Amino acid sequence: MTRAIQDYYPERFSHCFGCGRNNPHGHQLKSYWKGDETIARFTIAPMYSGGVPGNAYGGMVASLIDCHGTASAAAFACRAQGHELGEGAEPVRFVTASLTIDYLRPTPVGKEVTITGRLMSLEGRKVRVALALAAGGTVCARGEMLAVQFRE
Ligand SMILES: CCCCCCCC/C=C\CCCCCCCC(=O)SCCNC(=O)CCNC(=O)[C@H](O)C(C)(C)COP(=O)(O)OP(=O)(O)OC[C@H]1O[C@@H](n2cnc3c(N)ncnc32)[C@H](O)[C@@H]1OP(=O)(O)O
Repeated sequence: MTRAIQDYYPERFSHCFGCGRNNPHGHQLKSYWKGDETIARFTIAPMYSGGVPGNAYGGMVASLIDCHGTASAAAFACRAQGHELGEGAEPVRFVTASLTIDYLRPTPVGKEVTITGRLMSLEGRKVRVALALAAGGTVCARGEMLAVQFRE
């Protein structure tokens, strides 16, 4: 099976609540390449209810979009440098500088959603990513992220 983008994160960056493989309490989101775009699949548990039965709370939606966005930024930057994830180059590390979300319609719990990422622009340490979260083919939320390569 193909490794997820998050599986390439160094150990010290793998404790994120949203996507860290080493955080047993977190969501452990996994993002993958799909052609020139990225995709993640996730089923939101009913405990993340937004108060209306059957619908997720907005923070959960933002969390999934956030983590998929930073993973996408790392993958886009890596490919733009002419290599693929895991090809031995020093990993690029991105954090969210800005994230806007438009909540278009309610996001269901207990049903698989897909989160997709598309590269908008890449300029120095800055990567802009367009994101969408959909359920059953219907887009529930759109996001736009500015991810900045972290300086150690
Ligand atoms: C080959 C294998 C590859 C593997 C890859 C491994 C990758 C591992 C990656 C990741 C691991 C973790 C993954 C999970 C992450 C989940 C997401 C989060 O929750 S992240 C937590 C929430 N975010 C923060 O806490 C950030 C807090 N903010 C900061 O630390 C700084 O503000 C930072 C780093 C974002 C920028 O600070 P500066 O000092 O480094 O740089 P300055 O000069 O301020 O900004 C750089 C450029 O960005 C613009 N910029 C910064 N913030 C902006 C904003 N809010 N809006 C617009 N532009 C902004 C600036 O104007 C500047 O642009 P100009 O270079 O001048 O063109």
